[in-house]
Order: sequence, then structure tokens, then C-alpha cells
Amino acid sequence: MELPWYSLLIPLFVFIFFLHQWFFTTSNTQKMLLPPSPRKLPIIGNLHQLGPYPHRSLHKLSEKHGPVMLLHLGSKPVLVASSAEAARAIMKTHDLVCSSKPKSSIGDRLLYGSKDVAFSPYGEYWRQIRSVMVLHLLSNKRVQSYRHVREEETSNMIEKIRQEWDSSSSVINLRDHFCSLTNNIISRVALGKKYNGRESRINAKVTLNEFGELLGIFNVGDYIPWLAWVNKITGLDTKVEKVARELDTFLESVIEEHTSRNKKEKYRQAEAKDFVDVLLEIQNGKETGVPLQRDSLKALILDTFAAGTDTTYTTLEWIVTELLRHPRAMEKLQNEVRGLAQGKAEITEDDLENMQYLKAVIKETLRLHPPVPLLIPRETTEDIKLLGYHIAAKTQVLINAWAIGRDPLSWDDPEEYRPERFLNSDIDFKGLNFELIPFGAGRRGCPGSVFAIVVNELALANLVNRFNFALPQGIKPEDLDMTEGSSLTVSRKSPLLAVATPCSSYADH
Ligand code: HEM
Repeated sequence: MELPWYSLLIPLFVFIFFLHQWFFTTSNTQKMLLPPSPRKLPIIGNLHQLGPYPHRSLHKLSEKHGPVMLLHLGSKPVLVASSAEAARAIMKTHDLVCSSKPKSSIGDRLLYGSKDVAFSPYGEYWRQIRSVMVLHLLSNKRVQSYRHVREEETSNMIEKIRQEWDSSSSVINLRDHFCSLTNNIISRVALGKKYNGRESRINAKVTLNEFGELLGIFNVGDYIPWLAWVNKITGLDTKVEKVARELDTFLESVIEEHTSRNKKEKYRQAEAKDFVDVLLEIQNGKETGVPLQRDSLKALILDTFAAGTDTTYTTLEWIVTELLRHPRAMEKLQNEVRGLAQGKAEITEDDLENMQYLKAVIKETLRLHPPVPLLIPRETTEDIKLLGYHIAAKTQVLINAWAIGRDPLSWDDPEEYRPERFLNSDIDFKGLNFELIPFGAGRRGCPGSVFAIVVNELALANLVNRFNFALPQGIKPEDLDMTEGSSLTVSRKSPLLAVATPCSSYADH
């Protein structure tokens, strides 16, 4: 049977259609230049390349593949930025699109469905809750109002270190002191009192520590969803459940205590109000325009512990570590502080303003040891073109602040500890200089940096004013162990041990 001539048109149209599709998809992918990627394995992608110190492994990979890389962690595409220019492109040029957060199942369970600020995805809810935190809990005025708490707790720490010297004159664990200092300050500021673990059925101190640890865990189920069952076998799910329940019981009791106290006591001075008081006051929405649900209130309180305690004491521990390794920097700092203190036993926050070398020491330490070296992961909400590369929506974004702080394109002799580089320099960590971003930048930048810095400045000034520090006998500065721990907040692997001898001028205080 002979086919009519027009029957040939059908296969011809099909052929043209596929040719058209092939041509356009190929040229589109060519137009969509993807960032360089290290070779990946099936299923796990590049997970095996992270190792125990992801910031270091990613830095190594970036030396080979460049400052903008695309990795795959399990099934998740992950953009890794390792230069100031790439960080600026993410946190300034494309800040809006790069301001969401990837889903974290542990964060969801512990923080009431990620109703806190740090884990909440970008959107109206996050905007409201962040503004509650920025305007009502961490405004300059509010931070100032807790000055007496910081000064009292710093003075308590100094006294405890002195007593330890009186009783043994030997090596002390500085981490324990720094950790108690920040925990006590955050507890008093957020909850109104210190919790040493003996107050209630639940040991709040232990539970809050476990909470911090759980948030730092790498959860394989978030990257390879069909492997989520592993968490049941390892007991992680049970632990998260237990901590979530204990935290809730604890927070409910704190809120109840505040509510009944506030019924009896009609008026409290601004300085006497803790975060729970402030949040209960704005709960009805009169100040904010939106009511604050109870779960949001609890999530906000937890955020201050999750984001504020480990990061702050870790900074202080790295600062004193570097000063012990660099005796000349320690001496210069002591000269500045003691010169300005003029024999005063206690340095107050008023004295800090002129301590330029002290501020430089803190910046230099944060450059080399940003406590959160990969910042907190973000996620893109739309496709973007970033420094010429196509980045798809829902790509996770990691910014390697640790690598950026050591980039020879941004810093002379980057591996050298030299606080002097910040004297007569405008470079700051406020989010405008992308070569120094220990607190991140842009919409998602850390709202607690002012709080954290004043705690560190005050503690450091008082420590070096009152004590002479030395390493335990037999350890030379250059031999001090600098191994890092592996968690979201990177502190020293082993606690810092040192001898703190009271300075002779204050021996009787
Ligand atoms: C030295 C101490 C601290 C360091 C190094 C630090 C560092 C950071 C970093 C790197 C981020 C992510 C920024 C980004 O993605 O751009 C962050 C976010 C955050 N920090 Fe801090 N932080 C510190 C202290 C604090 C304190 C004391 C508080 C509160 C009392 C706090 C509350 C927060 C919150 C709520 C977020 C989430 C912000 C958001 O997602 O909108 N931080 N911090």
C-alpha cells in the first residue's frame, strides 16, 4: 500500500521537535555554567571528603577547584564560598535569595518546628521573630542594661581563679572558668538566675549542654533521607526526643515562675528585667503588632543559649591560647590594660573604650579561629547567577569564614598571629568587610555580636590585669596543642590549661 505524501510529515515534525528540544537544552546547559565540582561518589556525593574538620577539608578542596565550588552532600547540592569576593556576592549582592535555611530535623524537634531565629526559613515569620530579638532583646540599650550582670560575673570568675591559686598554686582549667562565666551571664540575662543543676527535677545545666551538642551534630538523614532510620539504631532520635521533652518542662517551669512573680510584683525596673520578662510583656502583641505564641517565646529563649554560650566562651579560650603562644602580644596587652587601669583592681566597661590593642587581639583571634568556621548553613530560594555561575534554587550555601580569614589575597602573612595588623585599620567584623566575617553578614548576620564582644573584652581585660599567665611546666609556647574539636562551634579539642599567678599589686584583693 502506498502512503500518501503527507504521512511523511508526521515523522518529520517529530524529528524537528526532538532536534529543537536537544538544541535548546544543550545550549541552555552550556549557558548555565556550573561552579567547578570535586568528583563525587554515587549516593553519598562528596560527603566522604568532609572529614572531621570540614572547614579545613573544604579549604583544601577550594585550593584546587577555586573559591566558588559546587558539592553534593548526599542528594543535596551545596555551594561553598571560600573568598571575600564570593562571600560578598552571597551576603550582599544576592543576600535576599541566599537568606533562607535548609531543613534540619533536629532543629525542628528541639526548637518547636524551627520557630527560633537561627533555624527559621526566610519569610514573614522569620522577619517578625528576628525583629523581636534585635529590637527587644539585643538592642544596644538592652545590652547596656545588663552591664551589672557582666561586671558581677566577671568579678566572680576572677575571684574563683584567685581562690584556686590560693589553694593549689598550680595548673587550672581555664575552659571551665570561661564556660561558667558565659553560661552564668546568659542564664541571668535570659532567665533571670543561674542554674547550677540542683534546683529542679531536671538538671537544666546538663540539658542545655546536651541541647547545644545535638544542634552541632551532622544528621545524615537531612542529606540522604532514606538513611534517616540510622538515627533510630544509633539512639540519636531517642536522645533528641528526651532532650526536647526536658527542655520544654524546664522552660514551662521558668515561664510559670516569672508569671506568678510578676503577678505579685507589679513594677520591675528595666535593668531587672530578663528576656523572659520582656517576651512575656510583648506576648500580647501591643508593642510588635503581632502576638508572640508560647512556642515562639520558648524557641527564642533557646536560641540565646544555642547561639550565645559556646561561641562566646570558645572565643575567649582561643584568645588566651594565642596570647600564651605569643608572649610578646601578651606583654603588650598587659602593658596597655594595666597602664589604663592605673592600679584599679576591677576594670569596668567604661575603661574598655581606649583599649585599642585589646580590640586588635580579639579581631586577630577571630580572624584565625572563627568559632563557627562555616557560619550557619543557608539556602537559596531562587535560581541565581553568582560570579558568572548558575546556582539553582534550594542549593545549600556554606561560607568558609575560616578559609577567608587565611586567604593570602586578603591578608599579608595570613598564618602569622599579629594583632598589630588591626591597629590603624578600619577593618571590622560588623559585616561590611567580607575578609573578616566571624559573625556573618547581611540579613542573617549575627544579632548577638555586640553582646558577645563586650563579654569577651571585659573578661579579657580583667584577666590580664589581675593575673600573669604561663603554660604548665614543660610546655613551650610553640608546642601548645592547637588541635580543634569537631562540631558546629569549633573550640580547642582539649581544654586550655594554664597557671594563673595573681599579679603582686592585687595580691590582697
Ligand atoms: C563570639 C560569639 C558569637 C559568634 C562568633 C557568633 C557567630 C554567628 C554566626 C556566624 C551566625 C550566622 C551568620 C550568618 O549566617 O551570616 C550567627 C547567627 C546568630 N547568632 Fe551569633 N555568634 C556569637 C554570639 C551570639 C550571641 C551572644 C547571641 C545571642 C545572645 C547570638 C545569636 C545569634 C542568632 C539568633 C543568630 C541567627 C540569626 C539569623 O538567622 O537571623 N550569637 N552567629
